Amino acid sequence: MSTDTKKAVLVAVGVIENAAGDIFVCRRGESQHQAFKWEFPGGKVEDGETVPQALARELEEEIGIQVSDCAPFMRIEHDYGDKQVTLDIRKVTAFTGEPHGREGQPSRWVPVSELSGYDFPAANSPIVAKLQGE
Ligand SMILES: Nc1nc2c([nH]c(=O)n2[C@@H]2O[C@H](COP(=O)(O)OP(=O)(O)OP(=O)(O)O)[C@@H](O)[C@H]2O)c(=O)[nH]1
Ligand SMILES: [Mg+2]
Repeated sequence: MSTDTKKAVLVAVGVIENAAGDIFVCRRGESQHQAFKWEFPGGKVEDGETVPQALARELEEEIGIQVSDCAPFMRIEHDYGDKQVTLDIRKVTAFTGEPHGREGQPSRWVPVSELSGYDFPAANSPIVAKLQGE
C-alpha cells in the first residue's frame, strides 16, 4: 500500500506541566509500538470520541488524572513505515489528581531543558523543540 492510501491512526497526546514548569513523561512498555521510548501520555482516539474526550479517558487510564481543560498545542503527521500516526497534541491546562504511572510504567516530571536527553519516538522532535522554544 502506498503512503498516501495508508490510514493514519489519530492519537490524543497530553503535555502536562506542573507549577515548576516541569513536564510529565512516561516510558512505553515492551509490547507497545516504539517500545521503551519515552512519551507524553495519551492514546488512540476511538470512534465517536472527540480528541479532548479521548485525552481525558487516556490520561485517567494511564496516569490517573482528571483533565478538566486542554488547549491545542500542535498536530504532527508521521510515517514510521510500519505505522502512520497523526498526533493531536494538547496542553493540559487544568486537571485534578497527581500524575503517576498507573499501568506500572516508569514516569517522572522533567525540566524542559532536560527533555532533549530523553529518547522519544521520532515524531516527537517538534514537540520538544516547541516546548524548549517557548
Ligand atoms: N501516547 C503517545 N503516543 C505516541 C507519542 N509519540 C508517538 O509517535 N506516539 C505513537 O502513537 C501511537 C498510539 O499511541 P498509544 O500506543 O499510546 O495508544 P494507546 O494508548 O491507545 O495504546 P494501546 O494500543 O497500547 O492500548 C503509537 O504508535 C505511538 O508510537 C507520544 O508522545 N505519546
Ligand atoms: Mg497510550
